[in-house]
Amino acid sequence: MSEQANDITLDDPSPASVPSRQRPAAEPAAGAMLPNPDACVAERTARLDSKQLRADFVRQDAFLHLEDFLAPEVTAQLVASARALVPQINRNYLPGHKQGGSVSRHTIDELAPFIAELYRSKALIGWLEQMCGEKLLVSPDSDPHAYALYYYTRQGDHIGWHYDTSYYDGRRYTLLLGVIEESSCRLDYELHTRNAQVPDEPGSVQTTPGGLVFFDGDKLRHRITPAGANEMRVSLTFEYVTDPGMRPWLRFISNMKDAVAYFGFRQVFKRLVPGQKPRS
Ligand SMILES: O=C(O)CCC(=O)C(=O)O
Ligand SMILES: [Fe+2]
Repeated sequence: MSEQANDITLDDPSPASVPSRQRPAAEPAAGAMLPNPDACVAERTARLDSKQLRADFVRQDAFLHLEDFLAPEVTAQLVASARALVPQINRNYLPGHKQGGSVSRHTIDELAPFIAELYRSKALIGWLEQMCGEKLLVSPDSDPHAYALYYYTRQGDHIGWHYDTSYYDGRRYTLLLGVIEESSCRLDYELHTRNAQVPDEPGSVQTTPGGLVFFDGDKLRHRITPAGANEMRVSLTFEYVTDPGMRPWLRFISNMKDAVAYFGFRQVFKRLVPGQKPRS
């Protein structure tokens, strides 16, 4: 399914200069320099007061928001990729709960490997481990949600109140990185909802380009408020787990949710059939 991109400027993914292998559509022409995501993250995190941020994360019951995290050159590459991937958007509409678009990790792997590289950055994972205080693993290859782009491009695009429930045997942490923010959308959240000893604490943030939100998916109740007319918001989600095991029936539920609410059946299920390589 493709997005009508009337009001969105698209980068020209012209493959003219590629002789043998198709150049990823969402990355610069051969010869142009891509930033090194791992080095950029290492440089940024070295400047942060990580001890204080770890204390904030704990006080907020496994939640942290930073308005400014990524190096500007990394954010710029994410913005270019997000715009170039607009034709790949899968749109979903779940009455009363969700309306918007998504691009899965499988499409990102083919067309924007820079994002996959950022997801696996040792500097990034190491810093997130410092924040949450436990060992983090990347999500399995079959998980279309391991890294994904969310698009809010039409009036009313939103996602209602929910948790990022872990279907894994361990915990599931969500990292949201702001990419494009030309909207009135807000990430509203409530802290401590699963802790009867502490009163709920509401909050609301705008996910500005290069900013981050990091949380334990089962602890943070959150939503994205509806986009207005002619607005655009794109965020990048990274999912890390503490134990990648998953019981088969939970895998089925997780796949159904991803197919219906996010990426479509082609992206989610064709990947699971050996020998089948879906179109992105
Ligand atoms: O768009 C976002 O930044 C987050 C969306 C979200 O919470 C979700 O898809 O689970
Ligand atoms: Fe969520």
